[in-house]
Amino acid sequence: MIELIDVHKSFGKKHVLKGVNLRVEKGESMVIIGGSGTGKSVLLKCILGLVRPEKGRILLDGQDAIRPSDRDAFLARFGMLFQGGALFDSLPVWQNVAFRLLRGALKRPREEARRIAIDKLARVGLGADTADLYPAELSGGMQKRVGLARAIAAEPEIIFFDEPTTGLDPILAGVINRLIRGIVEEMGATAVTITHDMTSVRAIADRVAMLHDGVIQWVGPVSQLDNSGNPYVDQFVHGREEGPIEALR
Ligand SMILES: Nc1ncnc2c1ncn2[C@@H]1O[C@H](COP(=O)(O)OP(=O)(O)OP(=O)(O)O)[C@@H](O)[C@H]1O
Repeated sequence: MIELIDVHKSFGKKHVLKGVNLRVEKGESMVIIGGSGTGKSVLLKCILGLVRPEKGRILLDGQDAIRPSDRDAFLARFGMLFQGGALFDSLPVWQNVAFRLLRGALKRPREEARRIAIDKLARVGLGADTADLYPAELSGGMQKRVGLARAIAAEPEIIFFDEPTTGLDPILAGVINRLIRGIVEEMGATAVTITHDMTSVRAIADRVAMLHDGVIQWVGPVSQLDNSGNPYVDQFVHGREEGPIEALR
């Protein structure tokens, strides 16, 4: 279980997170929505310890996540699909997938790491023949699949998906959404996804949290998204210009 209690983060004069409270239960898929620049990525970075909040507490299974006693062991519990894939151009596909299995706390023998990589590539619909290609030789959709295979390679307990469908056509976005949902269910992993894509929200989420003006304005099951009774959620879900969220014109 991930718990954020009154989390504050500023950059200079800009107060981005102004007291975030959020609980993500073990095994659930939480999707965080909110406009551009509202601090969704900052929130994920706070949980991972890449950004340190000035105030508040973040607990992972009751343990302090802001200052974990063993940072390597702490990070080994997470998998992450970065926005844009973020693959290493100089490494073949299998070494990208097995990146964390080739070094650090999760290191495995090279042959085993390669075998796991090929196995995970198959799970995301890529054949063993892609293992020795380089990222530049793959289409955007294939790169996204490789990123997904990398996120699950070490069978993490918690997976973060940062805008998983950005830049993909709607059909491919649907494929990636279904893969994410299927994999998360199969692994029993806790998932936290950031997205603007409402189709993605409906495909991936058990629950949805809306971040706006530095706080979580609403949390609820995805089935209540269209009848949330919350003006922020309502405006966002329907993409209206009028409402409490100021649109930049
Ligand atoms: N390291 C940093 N230094 C200074 N400002 C930062 C830093 N990281 C984030 N910010 C600022 O914090 C705000 C929130 O950024 P963040 O990337 O979390 O937004 P977001 O909700 O993920 O947006 P998007 O959906 O567009 O990716 C932005 O105004 C950004 O400029």
